[in-house]
Amino acid sequence: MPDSGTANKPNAINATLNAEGSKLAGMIRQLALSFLWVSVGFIAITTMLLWHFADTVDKEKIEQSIRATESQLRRVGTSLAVQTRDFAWWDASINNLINNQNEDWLNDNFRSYLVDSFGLSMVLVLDVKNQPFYAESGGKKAPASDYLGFSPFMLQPLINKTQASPLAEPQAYYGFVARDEELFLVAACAITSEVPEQAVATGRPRPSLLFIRNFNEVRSDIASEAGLLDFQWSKTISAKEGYISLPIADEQGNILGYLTWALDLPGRAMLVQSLQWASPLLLCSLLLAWVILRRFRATFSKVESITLETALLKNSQQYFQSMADDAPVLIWETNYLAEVIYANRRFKSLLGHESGSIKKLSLFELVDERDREVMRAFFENSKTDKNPKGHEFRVPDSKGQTNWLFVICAQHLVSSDSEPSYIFSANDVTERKAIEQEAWYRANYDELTQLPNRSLFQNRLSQGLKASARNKTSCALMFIDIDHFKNINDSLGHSAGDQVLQEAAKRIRKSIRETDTAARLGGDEFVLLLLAETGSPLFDQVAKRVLNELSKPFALEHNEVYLSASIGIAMYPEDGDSDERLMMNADTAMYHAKRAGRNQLSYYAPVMNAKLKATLQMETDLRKAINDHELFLVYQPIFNVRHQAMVGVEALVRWRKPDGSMVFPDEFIPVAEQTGLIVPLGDYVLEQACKQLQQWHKKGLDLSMSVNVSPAQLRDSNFISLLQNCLKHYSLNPLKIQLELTEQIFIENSEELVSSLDTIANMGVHLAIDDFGTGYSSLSYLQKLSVDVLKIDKSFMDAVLSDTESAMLVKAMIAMAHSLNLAVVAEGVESQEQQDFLATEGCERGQGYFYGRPVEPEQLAPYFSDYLATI
Ligand SMILES: Nc1nc2c(ncn2[C@@H]2O[C@H](COP(=O)(O)O[C@H]3[C@@H](O)[C@H](n4cnc5c(=O)[nH]c(N)nc54)O[C@@H]3COP(=O)(O)O)[C@@H](O)[C@H]2O)c(=O)[nH]1
Repeated sequence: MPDSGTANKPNAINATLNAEGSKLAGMIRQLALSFLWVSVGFIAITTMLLWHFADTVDKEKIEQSIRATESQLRRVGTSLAVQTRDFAWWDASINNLINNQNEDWLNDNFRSYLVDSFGLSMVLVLDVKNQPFYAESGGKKAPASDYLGFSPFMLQPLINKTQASPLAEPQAYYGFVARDEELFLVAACAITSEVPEQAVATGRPRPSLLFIRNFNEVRSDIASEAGLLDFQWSKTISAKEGYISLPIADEQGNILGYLTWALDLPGRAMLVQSLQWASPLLLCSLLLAWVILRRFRATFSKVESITLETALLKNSQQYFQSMADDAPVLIWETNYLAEVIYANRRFKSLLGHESGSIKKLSLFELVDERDREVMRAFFENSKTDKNPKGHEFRVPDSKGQTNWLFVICAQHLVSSDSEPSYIFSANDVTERKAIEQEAWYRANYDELTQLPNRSLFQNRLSQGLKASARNKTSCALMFIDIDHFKNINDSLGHSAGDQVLQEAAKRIRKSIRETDTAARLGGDEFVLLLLAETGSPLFDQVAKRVLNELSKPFALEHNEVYLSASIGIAMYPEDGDSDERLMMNADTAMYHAKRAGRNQLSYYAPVMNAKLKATLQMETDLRKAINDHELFLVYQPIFNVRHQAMVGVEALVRWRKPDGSMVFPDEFIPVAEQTGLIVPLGDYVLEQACKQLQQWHKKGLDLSMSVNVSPAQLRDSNFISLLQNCLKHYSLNPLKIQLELTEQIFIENSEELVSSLDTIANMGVHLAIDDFGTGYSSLSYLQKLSVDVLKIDKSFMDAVLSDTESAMLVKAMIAMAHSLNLAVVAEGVESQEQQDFLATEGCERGQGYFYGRPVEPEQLAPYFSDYLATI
């Protein structure tokens, strides 16, 4: 039922309901009255029919009885008339009565004879003038003068009728006459001769013979023959119930009185009987109608109240249904089997079930496959937990779009003996979830590469370590650092660097299994977490696969770049049983791989930590050394092979610590390159070398100066201007400066690099490829770039005399350089034989201990005296 707040709303509905209720009440009342009227009508009609039937039957019986009585009257009358005629149309009667009253004959044939034989009460004979002539009463002769007490006027009609009958054949007539209180049957016949001639001869009028019978004499006979009861003569109509009164009139039509008799009337009896039966029936019907009416009224009241309740319930249902439909939440109900039995409009519209039926839809099929088990647990928990907590589920719509719903569930128990149902309500939290997921994604994924970031990786690492500890398996943490990635950024710009990182991320991701984790920690640092059985070759295979993938060319928008990576691997549990320790050790191993020459993988070993520590220390010390001018240059002579004369020097940096100890370039140059310190260091070397060359030039020593230039320096945008400044500041001929570049720099093969080298070459500065033959194998860059000199690496010279192949290679390099118009400098020349070999092969210059070690400027004095002597 709606509460007071909601009850106000459906006033119009209530009015409709009342009208509906009144209408229904009217219908029921009409029905009850109709029933009552039909019952009464039925009973009335039945009664009327019965009445009519009874009346008809009774009338028939009365008529039949009257007809029988009249028939008997006619019979008796006719019989009396026949008897009268017999005696009147008898010549003996004429002779013995009329002509001569023969007493004997009269005693024999009239008087007692007539009484005994015919039951006559009286005989009256009238002469032709209708005057009494002879009379008998009770079988004895009686005085005739007073017509035996009868009125002659009453008798006259009968006499007239018989006198009118034919003379040859007289007719007797009978009728009724009354005397005092008694009724008499009188038959009259004209006394006629049996001989027609005589009869005619006598002519008219004739005497009349009247036979008279007291009706009382024939009453019982008639009653018996006609079956009449209590058959009586009365002057008046019988007022008795059930008595018939038959009027008896004389010949003139005067009512003399009435014959009455009792008559059983079957119709009336039947009607009475029926009414006797019908009355209680009628009463019962009326009572029944009354009871039914009362019942109807009671039922109506109930129906009215049920109708009202039903209507209110329906109204309430509609109200709550519309409320549920309009609710801004999803509402649905399932039975205890988790089948959906109701869903509101929001549910249907959000999940796209408007057209299809939601009936029998399983709660578990409703949710995303990934959430089904959770939903099962949630549903089971809702059955027992009185205050179950809400939960978020992924619920796809009919188009497969995932919605996030925050679902709460409550048990709904209609009655104690019925199965409970379960009411669910849910808020659509898809947007919030999307924001959360977006935020979570941003917090846990790297925007550039879409790989997990450090935060998520650390989380996965913790879980991975726990899983490995639990399953007693191993896991490997791999640090991947792209070699010289900074160069890409510096030379090709950050956009190119981003492209490289994105492509590298794809390749790394491609190299591992779905279950492994690849993450980007920042910059060009990637990290992998692999889980496997202890001793599995997987770790090694994956690391090599990554190296291989990253060594393939990277096709950028305008360039093709070749890269390599260094990988450090730390294993759980051998190399650390905590996240931090493993991360640290993998990092250490990666640095080790870097220092070991890059493009390689390195498994962590405890000793690496010491080396790393030393490296870090060196970095700190080197930084300080640059600032404190602990670096200085030594110069190694470069000789013309054919003339055995010094033509130039190569500037080589040295580091003398404050304690006097020396640190050699092999140790600190890699550290300087890794840390970027090579740029200030190289700039210092260039500037110092130029300064020294100016001094020598001033002394008349027309030497050329070779300076090692690191790729990082070339990528540095200040390098060109620094070079120009040096040339200008120290008034140097650019042709006397030679910059030595390693092959490594050509791997990048970028437009910017080519452009820088062209600029340097256009300035007149010579470019030399240092350590030729040890690095990048493609020779196409020799043609592309403005290179002037090729320096054959010392490793070839070491075996040039002992190894035919090395000799062949050196010869080939010299020939190839010449074919490209490049001058050749052979490094590491330590003997006369090597010098001779080079001279034979046409190598222009040589450098090595055979000619002279790298020394400080003042130690070059002997060379200068030789040099000055030769020019
Ligand atoms: N970017 C810079 N790199 C520099 C600079 N100074 C030096 N270096 C590089 O350091 C590496 C080691 O140099 P260093 O210890 O000076 O060794 C040089 C020579 O001493 C050595 N050499 C020359 N002749 C011989 C020989 O006959 N035998 C022998 N065992 N060693 C010899 O070779 C090095 C010169 O090499 P290169 O530069 O390739 O000509 C070295 O790679 C230097 O390049 C610097 O200022 N900047």
